[in-house]
Amino acid sequence: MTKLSVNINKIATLRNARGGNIPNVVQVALDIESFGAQGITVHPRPDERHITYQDVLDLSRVLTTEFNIEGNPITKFVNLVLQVKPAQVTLVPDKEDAITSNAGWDTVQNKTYLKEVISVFKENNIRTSIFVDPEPEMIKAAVETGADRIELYTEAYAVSYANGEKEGVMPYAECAKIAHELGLEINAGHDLSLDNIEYFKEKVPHVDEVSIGHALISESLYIGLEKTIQEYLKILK
Ligand SMILES: CC(=O)[C@@H](O)[C@H](O)COP(=O)(O)O
Ligand SMILES: NCC(=O)COP(=O)(O)O
Repeated sequence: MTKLSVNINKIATLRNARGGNIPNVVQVALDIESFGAQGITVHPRPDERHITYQDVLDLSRVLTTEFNIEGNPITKFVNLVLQVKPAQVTLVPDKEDAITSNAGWDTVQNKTYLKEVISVFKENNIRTSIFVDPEPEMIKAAVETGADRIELYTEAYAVSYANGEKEGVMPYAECAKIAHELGLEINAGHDLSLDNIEYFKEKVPHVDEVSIGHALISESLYIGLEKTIQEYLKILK
């Protein structure tokens, strides 16, 4: 079985658009847990444009499933993670001004740095995962950083699948096999969706967890929109 961790960044984006507390990020996370998701993912960015550092603290007090905090390990982020002690931290090499995550780590170039950061989290019993492109060289060097897991960055797969190029899944299948043989556990995420996840699950072995946000929240609007409009019409008739 592959666990589903729901990324709730987009819930915070919607909340922040009005400055109030609708939707209530903490309540939505609790509801997502009660609907069966096995984890909650957040990716607080330095400008706090969606999930705020305060959200992370508030969520950590009430969540009962696996809490996964993603981000670039700048000092502020490392301190937050050490304060919260989530089940998992996922290290992502984001630029401050990135619209979204757009690359995995170069684990060869950053091996020493990653090793140092990861050791701090490991001393605090926090599972570590590093975000990587599906390249065998990056997976092999990831082992040497001491990370428990890799998160395969799936945007390229999502794009190729949408273009009808199903062979785009092959590097992921190959890297998952290599990672598994080397003793790494495997996560995957970015632009996974109801359209593309079934084929990914069929072809890529040993995936422990997927984290999904953007598509899942967009799809839930469509799946819930008809019922919501009917509720309004019932009241307004
Ligand atoms: C690492 C990853 O792929 C996701 O966390 C993604 O970066 C979501 O972040 P945004 O919601 O800011 O796009
Ligand atoms: N780690 C990936 C994640 O949390 C969600 O990415 P996306 O589904 O919002 O693209």
